[in-house]
Amino acid sequence: MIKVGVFGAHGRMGSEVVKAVQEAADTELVAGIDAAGEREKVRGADVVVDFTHPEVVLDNLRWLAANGIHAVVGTSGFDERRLSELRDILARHPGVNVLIAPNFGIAAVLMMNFAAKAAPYFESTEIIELHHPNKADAPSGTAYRTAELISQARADAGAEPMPDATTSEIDGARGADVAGVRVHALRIQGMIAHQEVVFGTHGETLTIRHDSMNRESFMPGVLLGVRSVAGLPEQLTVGLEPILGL
Ligand SMILES: NC(=O)C1=CN([C@@H]2O[C@H](COP(=O)(O)OP(=O)(O)OC[C@H]3O[C@@H](n4cnc5c(N)ncnc54)[C@H](OP(=O)(O)O)[C@@H]3O)[C@@H](O)[C@H]2O)C=CC1
Ligand SMILES: O=C(O)C1=N[C@H](C(=O)O)C[C@H](O)C1
Repeated sequence: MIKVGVFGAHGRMGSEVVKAVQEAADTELVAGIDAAGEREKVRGADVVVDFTHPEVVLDNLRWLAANGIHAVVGTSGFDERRLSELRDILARHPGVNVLIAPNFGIAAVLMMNFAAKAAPYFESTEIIELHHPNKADAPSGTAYRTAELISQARADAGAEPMPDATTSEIDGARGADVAGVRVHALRIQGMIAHQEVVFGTHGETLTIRHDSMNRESFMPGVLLGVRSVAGLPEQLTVGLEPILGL
């Protein structure tokens, strides 16, 4: 049995993780907590799953590393500065692994992978992400990661800058620039998590769309992470791709 703790246990995602861990045959819930002051309750866990808040997750990971507990992280907000800080933390605690997945949906991982594959074949690419209005961060971690993957794929292929004649703009009208890719964030009541990656070249466009219909859909990916994290070859892994063989 894998002993699992959950940080953010009463949140939208954490409550699904608690259920999934309790229902799976090979995992056992040690404790679920919702405040930093309660961390002692997960001592004894092999793995902690973190779905909390971008502002607290690094502090959580610092505590887990110091206590020799592997982490599976869904919390968003991991830009290069935070990843570098995390690498420094892990360097001081060999033997502790962290898996950060910007999106645990298997179809979402495929959407990002397909987008990176398509990117070199199109002059223009922009991302539209659509989420529920309770989301704290914008753009989403998924959109941020997709933009990075597209940017890398375009650079590897020696792509020219995207065409854009805009010289006059109301702030934000062209979205945020993430690694050279424009990202537009919508917050819509009734939605959960959705993304479109729109590609265009002369006479043709391609749109790749992913929709999360409920939060249960993230759980196969979370459990895969819980089962895999201790055996990962690197201390820090970003994305489910290597585990899925992508
Ligand atoms: N990677 C993925 O596939 C997915 C990632 N996410 C990401 O997960 C994160 C959480 O999303 P969501 O569940 O919607 O958010 P919620 O706000 O519903 O849940 C966050 C929970 O974390 C708790 N919390 C806050 N601080 C701490 C702390 N220091 N230690 C432990 N728990 C704490 C909160 O408690 P309280 O309310 O009392 O403050 C709350 O219960 C976001 O960053 C989101 O983007 C979401 C969906 C999928
Ligand atoms: O906050 C959410 O809901 C989600 N957050 C993640 C993100 O920022 O990409 C994953 C998914 O989009 C749902």
